Amino acid sequence: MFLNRISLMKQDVEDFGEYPFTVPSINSLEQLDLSNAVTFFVGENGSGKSTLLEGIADKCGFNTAGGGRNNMYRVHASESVLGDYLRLSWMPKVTNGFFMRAESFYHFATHLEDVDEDGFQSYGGRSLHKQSHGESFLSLFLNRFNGRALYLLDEPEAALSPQRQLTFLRILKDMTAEEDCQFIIATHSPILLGYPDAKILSFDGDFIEEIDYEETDHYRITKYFLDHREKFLKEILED
Ligand SMILES: Nc1ncnc2c1ncn2[C@@H]1O[C@H](COP(=O)(O)OP(=O)(O)OP(=O)(O)O)[C@@H](O)[C@H]1O
Repeated sequence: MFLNRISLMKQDVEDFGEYPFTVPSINSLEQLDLSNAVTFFVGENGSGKSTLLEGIADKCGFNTAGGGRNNMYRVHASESVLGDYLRLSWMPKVTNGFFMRAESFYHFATHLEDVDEDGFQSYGGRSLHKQSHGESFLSLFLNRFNGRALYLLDEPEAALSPQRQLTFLRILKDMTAEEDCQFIIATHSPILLGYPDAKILSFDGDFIEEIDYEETDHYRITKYFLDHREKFLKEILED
């Protein structure tokens, strides 16, 4: 555990009527305590998960297009307005880490290819562009990243099959237990959310609040769908 508290410096906000403060979860944010090596952000589309994740990445000095402090390429870097208003509390402070969103992973892989000097040894000996999206994503984690770091991941499941999501759970376990890493992950995946000992923060209500796995819509809807597929489809597809 490194990052243990995220606070919004409300006194510095000039206009709560402008993005990102128009997003209810951000508007009501005061402080979030992180007590687990793995934290999930969960909530409906548009509930503010990426906004907060990008804000944290920005405040950490990571590239908001994807990457760490030393990956300052300029492709699709998005401006995070929120970062300026966040205070991050560390114990101890780490500067090592990485922000990754599945949709800009391709650009990140291109950047790594441009700066590669060791014949892709850091990524299992093969250019990330010669691996599939999911393979290259796991390759990065397995080969390149190591301990005492904070990883911020936006919907990593987009790259991963259900089987590979299970592999990713194992990587999470190893990296937190053996490598002393911390993860904050925005996800819609009921598989990833099932990781034990994670704190799940819901962005759906008036405030960001902790929620149990079984209370998430992702778990409930997926379970109901799988248990009652025909009835469910009838309900939503027939008038
Ligand atoms: N640059 C921006 N300017 C204005 N509004 C924005 C901007 N970026 C995002 N928004 C709005 O802020 C809200 C929160 O967006 P955000 O991307 O944080 O949601 P999310 O919870 O990550 O959603 P998803 O699950 O779909 O990725 C949305 O209503 C979105 O349209």
